[in-house]
This record gives sequence, structure tokens and C-alpha cells, in this order.
Amino acid sequence: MTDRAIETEGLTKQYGEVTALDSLDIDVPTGELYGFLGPNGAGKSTTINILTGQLTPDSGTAEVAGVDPVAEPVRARERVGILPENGKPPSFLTVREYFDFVAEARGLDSVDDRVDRWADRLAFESKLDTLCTDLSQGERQKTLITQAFLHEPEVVFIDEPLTNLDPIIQERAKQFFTTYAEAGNTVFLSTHFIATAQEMCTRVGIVNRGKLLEELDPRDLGEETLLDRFFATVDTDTAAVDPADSAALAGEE
Ligand SMILES: Nc1ncnc2c1ncn2[C@@H]1O[C@H](COP(=O)(O)OP(=O)(O)OP(=O)(O)O)[C@@H](O)[C@H]1O
Repeated sequence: MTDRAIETEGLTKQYGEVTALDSLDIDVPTGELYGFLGPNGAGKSTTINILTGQLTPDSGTAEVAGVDPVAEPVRARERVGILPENGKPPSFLTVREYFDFVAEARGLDSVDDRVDRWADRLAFESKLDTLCTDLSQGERQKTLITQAFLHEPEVVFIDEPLTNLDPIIQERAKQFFTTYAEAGNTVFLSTHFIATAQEMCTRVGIVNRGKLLEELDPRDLGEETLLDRFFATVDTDTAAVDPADSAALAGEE
């Protein structure tokens, strides 16, 4: 295991006129629960898609768990876990069949014990033989969280993991993410829930317009909340970099 779980240098991605990533540099040491924060359209999903071998950047380099996801996307996907935002498990499989399918794709022998532990942890034992199409939204999210961690990856990307979970399960999931990182794995959390990031993360990065603006350990904030810092960082960036847009917002021609 290296001491760097995730590293990017000059990562750039353009969609037509839109610059999604603008020479993004991030550096996440192994064992962090890293919060990746930024306003809508900041480039968070684009970053995760590149780091997990699902999208090719225009330029720049990346390394995740010792693998270059641009040069070796399949190997990168094998090494990591991914909880996508708004993902859906296959409708035609039961929950248990889906986990068996994931296990086979991941090259695992039997995952019955792990599945039982997850079903107990997230309280969905009674749904293991239900078709995924018949699950509630929260049950679907529990299923997707489980598949992301089933092969116990050393780096896992979780995009809005607490969506649709009830408060009791949210607490259990948060506790698990913390324990998982404390065990020496790396959890890369993309979220708009800044208070949750402040509570859980050992490090956060604030991005806007495809650039890393600030990185900090929320435990060093003192009286200031992470939400205050988020507003200040993003507002300053918005005011400073786009004078034309600021003038338009102020109604000037
Ligand atoms: N396939 C695409 N084609 C064109 N533009 C895209 C595409 N995917 C993303 N974009 C644009 O790239 C920018 C970054 O998008 P991205 O999805 O990475 O942001 P995000 O930080 O994940 O946003 P959100 O918080 O809203 O999910 C946005 O301006 C978005 O509109």
C-alpha cells in the first residue's frame, strides 16, 4: 500500500465550451475520509468518473491505489469501490442475486457472510430475496452502498451516500465510513451536506469551476463552521474570477 491513495496533476476536461476540470491537483493520503465539496457543476462527478476509469481527461495525470485510471481503466475499476449518485441496481435481480453477480465480477468466492453483516448493519435482512425493482429508495441505497464495499476496496468513492437513508441508518453508515478509513482504507466522499462532512471528514477539499480552491482539516476550524468557510471560499472565487458575470448579475451592461 502506498502513502498516497489518490493523486492528480493538471487534470483538465472540457465538454465543448464548458471547462469541467481546469488543471485540477488533488492529493489524498491513504487512510483519509476525504470530503470533496463544491457547488453544482464544480466538477466533482467529472473528477470521480476520471478517477474510477469511466471517463478520459483531455490532459493531466491521475493515480488511484497505485493504478493510472487513464492508462488502465479496467484495473482501476477493479481496485476501487464506487457508489454512484442516483445509481440503480438491476431491476431483474433480487438483492442477493445482485450481490452474487457483483462478487463474481469482483472475483470473490462466497460473500454470504459479508452480505449478512451488511444486511444486519443497514437493516435490510428481510429484503435480500426481493427483486431490486421492488425496493424502496432507501433500500436501493442500502443495496448500492453494500456493493461498493463488498470486495473491501482500499479506496472507495461515495457520492451522496446518505441520500434516502433514515436517521438511524445514516448514523450507522457514518460510523462505518469512519471505522473503514481508520482501518487504513481511503474514503472519498462527494457531498453537498457540509455539516456531515464537518462531522466525519479528516480532510476536505473545496472545488469550484474545476479547480481546488482550498484544503483543510475540519477539526482545525475552531469556532468557524465548515459551512461558513465553504461560503467564503466559493463566494470569493465567484466574485474574483468572473467580473463579466458579476456585472451581469448586478444588472450592468
Ligand atoms: N456529458 C456532459 N456534457 C456536457 N457538459 C457536461 C457533461 N457532464 C458534465 N458537464 C458539465 O461539466 C461541469 C461539471 O459537471 P459535474 O457533473 O462534474 O459537476 P458536479 O460538481 O458533480 O455537480 P453537481 O453538484 O451538480 O452534481 C458542469 O458545468 C456540467 O454541466
